[in-house]
Amino acid sequence: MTPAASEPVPLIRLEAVSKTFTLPDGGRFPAVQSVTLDIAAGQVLGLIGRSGAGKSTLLRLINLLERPDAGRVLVDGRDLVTLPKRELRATRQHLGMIFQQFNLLQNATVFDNVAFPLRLHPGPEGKRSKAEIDTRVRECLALVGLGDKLQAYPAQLSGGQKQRVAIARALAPRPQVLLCDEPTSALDAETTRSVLQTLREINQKLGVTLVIVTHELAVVQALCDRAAVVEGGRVVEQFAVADLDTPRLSALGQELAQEQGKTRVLAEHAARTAAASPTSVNPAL
Ligand SMILES: Nc1ncnc2c1ncn2[C@@H]1O[C@H](COP(=O)(O)OP(=O)(O)OP(=O)(O)O)[C@@H](O)[C@H]1O
Repeated sequence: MTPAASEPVPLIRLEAVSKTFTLPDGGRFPAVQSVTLDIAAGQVLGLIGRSGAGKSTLLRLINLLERPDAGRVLVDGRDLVTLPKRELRATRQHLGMIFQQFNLLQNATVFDNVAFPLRLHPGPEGKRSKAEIDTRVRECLALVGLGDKLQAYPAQLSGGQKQRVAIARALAPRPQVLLCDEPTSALDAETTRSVLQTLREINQKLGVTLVIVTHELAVVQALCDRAAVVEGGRVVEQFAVADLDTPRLSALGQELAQEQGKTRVLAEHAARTAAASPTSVNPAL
């Protein structure tokens, strides 16, 4: 279908992308099968599905960490699959990524971890100066609340702090998109909440588009505008997370709706309780 003239061009468009892995025994496994997916600028999209559904592979197709066997990967209208290597490297700068296990350089300080992509790749105006890198690293670490950890090593940090360093590193080259592969799966509930809060701020204040692979429905509830349900390498359903009126088709979509319903009831109950006993409100607030 051709988009209507008024429809904005999505920042990312996957067009009939497929990826099949060759297994050690010579067998072939179709991990992603002809997926078409649009992601608008500024959106927070959750890719949800059971283990092995193909979520991570789909995410890695967006920045061509996995090359598709078929289909097109359009970012800002340009097909990454056909870009020459140099231009692909430059375009990848717009697509930051964070991982479940943080993937920090263990022998480098927090400062050097965040400086790494800035030293490796030139900016839009060519090679970056030392002062420019210094300023940007400090800016990014302040943004994630780690302005006082410049000289620490990853081993000296908590899991949540490590993920914040990874977020700062991903943001350093000023990406338009942050691809997040199970960003909170290795973190406890409290730390998860604060990392999600940071990701929300990055989306709202900096306008960075987020694509998040997660199996945690609470993460989708807390952060995502839209969700795409992945099953057997296909996107079987997409919906606006806030829309609880349109019936969900997939089992996971329905499970999420149930969770959202419970959360809504609890929030309404809390609001009623607070209204009924106004004295319980902290007068300092
Ligand atoms: N490099 C690879 N070689 C062979 N098979 C692979 C490779 N990468 C992924 N797979 C297989 O493709 C399928 C989809 O993997 P993927 O990691 O995308 O799923 P997922 O939905 O992210 O699952 P999980 O939440 O468990 O990570 C899995 O069965 C996985 O074993």
